[in-house]
Amino acid sequence: MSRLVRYSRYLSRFKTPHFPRCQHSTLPFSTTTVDYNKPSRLDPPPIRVALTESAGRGVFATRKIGAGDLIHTAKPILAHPSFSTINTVCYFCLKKLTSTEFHGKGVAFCSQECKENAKVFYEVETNADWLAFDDYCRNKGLKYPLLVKRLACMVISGAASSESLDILQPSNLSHEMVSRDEQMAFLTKKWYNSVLARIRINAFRIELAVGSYEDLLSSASACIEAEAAVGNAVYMLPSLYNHDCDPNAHIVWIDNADAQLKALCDVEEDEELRICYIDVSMDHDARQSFLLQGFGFKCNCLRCSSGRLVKCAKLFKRKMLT
Ligand SMILES: C[S@@+](CC[C@H](N)C(=O)[O-])C[C@H]1O[C@@H](n2cnc3c(N)ncnc32)[C@H](O)[C@@H]1O
Repeated sequence: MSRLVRYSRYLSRFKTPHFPRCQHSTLPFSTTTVDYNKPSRLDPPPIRVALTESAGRGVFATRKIGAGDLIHTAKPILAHPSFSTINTVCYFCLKKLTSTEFHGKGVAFCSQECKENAKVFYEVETNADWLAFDDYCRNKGLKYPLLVKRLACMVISGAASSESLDILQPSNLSHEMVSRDEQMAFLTKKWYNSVLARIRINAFRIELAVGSYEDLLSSASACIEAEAAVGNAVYMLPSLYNHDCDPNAHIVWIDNADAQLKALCDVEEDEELRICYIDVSMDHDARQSFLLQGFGFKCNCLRCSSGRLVKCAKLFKRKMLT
């Protein structure tokens, strides 16, 4: 329990959450009541954060959770569109744009509310010339420096503390794992590298759920172009979930960068909730190599040691993992 207390203290470090005027939740996550699919502000989510035996902190169920239930939702601390979607999604929440866009300088917002909320970084951002920085990232295919840039603008505007991400596990990747292209210094090199290292192991690649026939076609072509993601984001609570190649929980995005954590199967009280950090359909060797290179750990989950896929087997067969 003391870990939970520490966790809530960490949360209070946030001067302003990234989504200051959102309809719900002043914290970067919201909660569920007995009706799991109707989040309420009153009850905490049915989870606790505690130390695991071998994977640092982890998230545990505080009661039984049924297959398919919403565990909690989470708002991003930071989110940024991919370069390929920068003109088609909201520059703040990453929602797909319709005809009613609210324009900024070269980017668009899905609503007046998002345009207002974006002031925490956008005014600072538009005061500087980022052309060379953006071109560099675009040409090198770098995505995480864009999140660092967004945080830097929020820090400069006073909307976030420079220590905002300190609660997240720092990267224990070896020096060679961080590409030289990512080692750009702006502000101080030390701060940049420390934020980048945290973002690297804690950022999520956002793929919105397919909502229409048109979405289906564009996601089909995006698969071929290997760019199905609308952007990347960092969250607080979801970043504390450890990995399993046969996960009992998953993270989904419906309209925008707001995340939903859902159970993939029935979960018992006190069972650790784990998500899969990588494409669950990869074979053993590919999974091991991705996890070691990208996240710095050797996976010894049941699926890796025994080859058995139990918890998400049904969904895996039906390819219904999102
Ligand atoms: C996103 S963080 C997860 C939360 C982290 N355990 C913490 O204390 O903040 C990812 C890191 O957790 C650890 N981790 C996650 N899943 C693991 C697993 N199955 N086995 C060992 N370490 C794991 C690795 O160090 C990984 O880089």
